Amino acid sequence: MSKIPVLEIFGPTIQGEGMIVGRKTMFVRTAGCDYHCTWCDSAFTWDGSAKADIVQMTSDQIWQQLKEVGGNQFDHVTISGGNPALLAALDIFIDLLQEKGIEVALETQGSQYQQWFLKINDLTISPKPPSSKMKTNWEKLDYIIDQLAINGRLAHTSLKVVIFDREDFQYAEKVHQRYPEVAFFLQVGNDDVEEVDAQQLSRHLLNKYEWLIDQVVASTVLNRVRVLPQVHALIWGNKRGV
Ligand SMILES: C[S@@+](CC[C@H](N)C(=O)[O-])C[C@H]1O[C@@H](n2cnc3c(N)ncnc32)[C@H](O)[C@@H]1O
Ligand SMILES: Nc1nc2[nH]cc(C(=O)O)c2c(=O)[nH]1
Ligand code: SF4
Ligand SMILES: [Mg+2]
Repeated sequence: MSKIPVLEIFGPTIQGEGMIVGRKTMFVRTAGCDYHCTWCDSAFTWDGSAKADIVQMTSDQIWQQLKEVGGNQFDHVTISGGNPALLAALDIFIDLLQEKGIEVALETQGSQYQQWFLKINDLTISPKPPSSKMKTNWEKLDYIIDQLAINGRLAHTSLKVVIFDREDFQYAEKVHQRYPEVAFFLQVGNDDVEEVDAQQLSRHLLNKYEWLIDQVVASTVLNRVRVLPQVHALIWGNKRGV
């Protein structure tokens, strides 16, 4: 049976971002990413620094560990990474979770499609703005949104763009104009992923949140949108596993 490279299993905590912000959830973080965003807050999933911590696990083993860590205190699991959309093997893991009555969320950047996207309860696609130094493959993204639309999954889908500057903001406007039918979220970019003082970071990020709200308020393109900080970063700063 094909295995899944896992770096972290943690929770329960709250989903700190996007379409289901505040939802109590467990996290499974997979290793490996086809991108390398300049500001990635989870760079350890792809930069080699946590290579020794990667565990190749079967779906059953991941489920066992979720139960060990989370007990009966959860009914929702978020799969993030790295880019979990690189892993065809997640298909059976998602089935297993849903058979157990668990709802499943997925975080991915929209660079890769998987048929099993159609089963995800809360699918977040987060295309990367210019500040990341990554280049959006628009044809790929069109294809993904198209598949989700054709299969009636848009109610379970959102787009989330992280914003660091005005250029990113203009990119966000372009994304929303291209896919107006998809729920759209703007997220405050954390430009200080090394800060160890959570209160210091929180104050800094709240100032950036205010700036982002001001930009959205002034926009004529971004009207049916939501603007959010990373709630977990406001509370716990750059701490891992929360
Ligand atoms: C670590 S990524 C993993 C999933 C997938 N690779 C992706 O980027 O969507 C999870 C989310 O965190 C966001 N993110 C990463 N670094 C960030 C930062 N420094 N500030 C704000 N959001 C960040 C990403 O844009 C993405 O929406
Ligand atoms: N609490 C919490 N919420 C999150 N939402 C997305 C996360 C991620 O790293 O994908 C994340 C995370 O790492 N922690
Ligand atoms: S796509 Fe996601 S995990 Fe990959 S480098 Fe960018 S933010 Fe990090
Ligand atoms: Mg994170």
